[in-house]
Amino acid sequence: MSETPAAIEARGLTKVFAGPAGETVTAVAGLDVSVPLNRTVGLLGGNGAGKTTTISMIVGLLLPSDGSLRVLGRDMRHERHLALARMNFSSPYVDLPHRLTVRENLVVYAHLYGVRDVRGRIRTVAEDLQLTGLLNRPAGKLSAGQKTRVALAKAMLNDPVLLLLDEPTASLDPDTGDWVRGYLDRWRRRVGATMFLASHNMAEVERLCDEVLIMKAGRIHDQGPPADLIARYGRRTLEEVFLDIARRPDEAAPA
Ligand SMILES: Nc1ncnc2c1ncn2[C@@H]1O[C@H](COP(=O)(O)OP(=O)(O)OP(=O)(O)O)[C@@H](O)[C@H]1O
Repeated sequence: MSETPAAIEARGLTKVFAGPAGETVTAVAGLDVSVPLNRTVGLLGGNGAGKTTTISMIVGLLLPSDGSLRVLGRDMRHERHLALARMNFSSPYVDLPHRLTVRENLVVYAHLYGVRDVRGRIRTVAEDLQLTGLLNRPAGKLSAGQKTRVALAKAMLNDPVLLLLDEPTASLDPDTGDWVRGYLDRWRRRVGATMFLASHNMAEVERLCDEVLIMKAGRIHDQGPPADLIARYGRRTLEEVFLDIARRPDEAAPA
């Protein structure tokens, strides 16, 4: 084992939900995942594969039913607060309070995160994410692209070394999506952070990720750098690899 802890280390990570008719739904089934520091790792999988449940456990929103989970070297059962202080999460599916302005939202989160220089930090993240002109607008009156940038600004407030993203560019037009991807890539390289992102956008994953984990029915079906996966499956793009896996469900991954 290396001396430096991984950013995320999951062993046998499992989440079982109670279904609507009292049945059990195993959303995540014994996941073993290791995400090294200073890398971008993508989580792919069809609808219902278990991506959001996995990310929710890593960010401490859901308690695992079984298995162990260490984030930034901290055991998430006992030292969750120490890991959470150094990480953050952004998703277009998590709405900010609509009637508060962008600035008010960021002030609330900055206090929650214990940011020391709240005004200075908000000024910096607003400049980085081109939000300065929107700070006094109610969050509920923003476009999808503007909301995505505000959600990212919220996630940057505590200077995270680990950023988790659920569909970072969902519902954005190609130009705005491209800007967000460029921003994330530049930010990660500048500060040497780790990103872990779930996405349905294969071009995004190919562009951003050093390593890809492909989930199917709560398990890791295959993994590797995008170029290696493409070569191993004899395909031209990650999208073709994804379709290959999705359409031939019972076949094992090629060696
Ligand atoms: N709170 C819950 N209660 C019961 N079942 C749930 C709950 N949350 C998720 N599930 C089930 O767990 C499985 C995995 O869901 P999850 O949202 O993690 O998948 P996903 O890969 O993120 O899918 P998508 O790409 O559609 O967002 C699905 O079968 C889903 O119905």
